[in-house]
Amino acid sequence: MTMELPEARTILDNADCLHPEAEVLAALDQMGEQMCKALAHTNPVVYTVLNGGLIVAGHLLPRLKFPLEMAYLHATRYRNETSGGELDWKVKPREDLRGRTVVIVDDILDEGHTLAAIVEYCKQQGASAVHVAVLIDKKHDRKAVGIKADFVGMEVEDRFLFGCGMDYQGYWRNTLAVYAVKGL
Ligand SMILES: O=P(O)(O)OC[C@H]1O[C@H](OP(=O)(O)OP(=O)(O)O)[C@H](O)[C@@H]1O
Ligand SMILES: Nc1nc2[nH]cnc2c(=O)[nH]1
Repeated sequence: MTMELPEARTILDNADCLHPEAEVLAALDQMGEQMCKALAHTNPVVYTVLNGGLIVAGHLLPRLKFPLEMAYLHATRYRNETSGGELDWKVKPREDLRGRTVVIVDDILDEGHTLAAIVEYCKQQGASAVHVAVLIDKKHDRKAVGIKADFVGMEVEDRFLFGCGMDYQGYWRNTLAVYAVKGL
């Protein structure tokens, strides 16, 4: 969905910046340290969840100072809306996960249906352990049953967010700072 340029600019200009770049980078540092301690000896395959996980993964993976394999999967359920629907699996993991430690990297755990389905799929494929790393865990009581992130950069209030991989109507994934849409 294409937006007129002035409208896209206005979205950003009017948004509330909840976490500026420096805070996001500090959160990524802290996640990286925790993940190095916990995962350095597990020889994991690390999945980026497209599209939203791309910016977080791009900054987080260089902080993981240990051997790992990189891969991607694509699952989406928001489709330019501000509330989620059915999960659409566009690309499932294609690697052999039997006996592997898997790490899933995404931008946000909101209601958790996306990550719950991804974790379940990886377990069904024979992964021996599945860890979830998200920059943002949104604070509310609407989480899917049984989903919890193992590594979290920051907890953020219950508003519709964009930036750092998250989009508003397809735009502004390409900031490091995290914003909330005005009025949402
Ligand atoms: O916890 P949930 O409520 O399930 O929402 C979290 C998911 O929503 C976003 O993806 P989205 O469906 O917007 O697709 P995108 O990554 O292509 O933007 C985000 O990247 C997470 O994967
Ligand atoms: N852009 C965006 N995507 C999401 N997916 C789940 N929650 C959110 C959110 O707050 N913003």
